[in-house]
Amino acid sequence: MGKQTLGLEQYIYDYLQSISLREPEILRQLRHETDQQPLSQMQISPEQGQLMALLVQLMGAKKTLEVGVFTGYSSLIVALALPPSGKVVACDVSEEYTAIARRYWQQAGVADKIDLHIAPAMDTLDRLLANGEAETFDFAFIDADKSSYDGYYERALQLVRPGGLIAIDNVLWSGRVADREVQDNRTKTIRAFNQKLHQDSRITLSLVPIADGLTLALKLPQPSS
Ligand SMILES: C[S@@+](CC[C@H](N)C(=O)[O-])C[C@H]1O[C@@H](n2cnc3c(N)ncnc32)[C@H](O)[C@@H]1O
Repeated sequence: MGKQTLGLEQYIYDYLQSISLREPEILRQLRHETDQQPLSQMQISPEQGQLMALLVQLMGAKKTLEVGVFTGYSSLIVALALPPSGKVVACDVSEEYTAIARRYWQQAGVADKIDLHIAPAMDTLDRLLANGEAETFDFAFIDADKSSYDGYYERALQLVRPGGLIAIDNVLWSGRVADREVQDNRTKTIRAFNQKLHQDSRITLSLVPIADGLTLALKLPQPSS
């Protein structure tokens, strides 16, 4: 897993950033502070964040879900793209990482838009479903433990409305999914997950080769039974 878009030569990547990135100063500061963390490569790339913000704006999203907050880059960029009444329901297990996120949300003036749930995300998603929040979300971003991707996806698919979008991170897994020699469990899990989505008639999809690979899955209206 790396932060910058896979497979692009450095000079092209630098050009892409110099000619298209409009990263607000607060996000640039967060990126630099996160660089001091041992697991800083978990953070999404800024060009991926900008794409997600554009999608959220394009959809006129008001209510979004995030699975995997870390130091808060993706939740902050999405919250900034939402209207004042917008909400991000954010899930993580780490008080330590999300303390950094909370500080930046405050500084950016979007803390009121973000409901952070510190608990295993599967429990939080099940609770949202039990609370009658199915089909109330416009957008969901999945970026946490890979072994649970399928469970997060199935729940997100119930939580987003028809026409809602689910974005799933790291689906190219540094290219390991495409290398048949690589047979570790996490790679096999992501490979099987990608295969499942390719055949899933409940969505239309695009695997966008940005950063570490971002699948966009648009929920289709379900045929009435
Ligand atoms: C790749 S990072 C998320 C990066 C983040 N989206 C960003 O923009 O910087 C993954 C996060 O998932 C969290 N996580 C891992 N297992 C989890 C679980 N079972 N439930 C909720 N969060 C989990 C980790 O604590 C970590 O902060």
